[in-house]
Amino acid sequence: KVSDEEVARLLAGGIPSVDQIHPCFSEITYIPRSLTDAETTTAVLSMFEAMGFINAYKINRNTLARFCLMVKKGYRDPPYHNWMHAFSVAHFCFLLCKNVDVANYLEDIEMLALFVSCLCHDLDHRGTNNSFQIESKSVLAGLYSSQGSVLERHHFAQTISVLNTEGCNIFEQFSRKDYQRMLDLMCDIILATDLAHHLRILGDIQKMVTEGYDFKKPQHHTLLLCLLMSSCDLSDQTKDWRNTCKVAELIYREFFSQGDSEKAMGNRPSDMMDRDRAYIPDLQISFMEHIVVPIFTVLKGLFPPLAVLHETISSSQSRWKRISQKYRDQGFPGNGSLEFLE
Ligand SMILES: COc1ccc(Cl)c(-c2nnc3c(C)nc4ccc(C(=O)NCC(C)C)cc4n23)c1
Ligand SMILES: [Mg+2]
Ligand SMILES: [Zn+2]
Repeated sequence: KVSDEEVARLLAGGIPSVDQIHPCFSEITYIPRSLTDAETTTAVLSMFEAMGFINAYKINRNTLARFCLMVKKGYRDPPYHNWMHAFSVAHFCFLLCKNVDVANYLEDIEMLALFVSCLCHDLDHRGTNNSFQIESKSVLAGLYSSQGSVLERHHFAQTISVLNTEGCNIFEQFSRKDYQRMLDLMCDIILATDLAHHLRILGDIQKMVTEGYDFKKPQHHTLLLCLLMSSCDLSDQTKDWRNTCKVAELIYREFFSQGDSEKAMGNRPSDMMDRDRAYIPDLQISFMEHIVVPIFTVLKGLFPPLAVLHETISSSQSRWKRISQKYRDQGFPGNGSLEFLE
């Protein structure tokens, strides 16, 4: 699936420094979606280099290039859950590594596991959610519904299958013990991207932050990795309003397409998936209140420098509230389109 020519072309120019990708690439406000698709693969290599992973873990450059190309090819092209989403999630992990002292909280191997998990966490996503897998009796539901987190188990399985592809195993030089540790970490982290899982452990995460993080407790490492993964997965919400709108448009295009499929199957979609019933501003207000704000509130508690992200999220939240009120008064364009978002 990845030719030697593609690998050679990717490595031809060498691995640029992240500042050559863009002077603001390492800043917390940088928007990774502003890169073109073609620039993203090189940018991934630059992030591996900038985080010191290539030297620290003796990662072969050819293997790394082939791995990155293989992961990129492993994504389909639904409106939201595509390669550009994975890339932007991995970029936020890079920002955390560069702007926050995570090295005092996590081992190096855990940071590497988090970054690689960000790249792979939605591999082969079909643009439909876990309940749709069950409803439609998909092959994935057949494989995993008894264990829950159907999509996330598939994303992890796809990650293993990339590593098992000839010339793609970036961890092949690891000791048996480190290799097993890496796979266990990636499994925990990728399964943690299921929002249902996040909601189950949020109380424990908040308790950990209130008590105070203890580096000596393995459970604290696991909870922190889950929190960081969730924050990376939702990092689009920490960027400017233009990006927030763009992402909302992609999400609801994907949701409404699932709702259309559910109607065609004779099933009634949930409101947020139904283009005839979804009221996007209120759905976003609710999502931010119940999911996004709690994550970045607890993150701010652990890492005060991230307080600026919490402010950005709060201003987006109040902007959705203003829009909700305005269009409730003036009558909202019912077709779920977002051209109203000034
Ligand atoms: C972290 O894992 C995921 C997985 C899938 C998605 Cl789409 C997202 C995600 N990323 N950005 C968004 C935005 C802007 N709005 C969303 C509105 C609703 C939901 C949703 O799944 N609601 C049901 C649930 C709470 C039981 C997810 C939304 N979302 C995150
Ligand atoms: Mg996912
Ligand atoms: Zn994701």
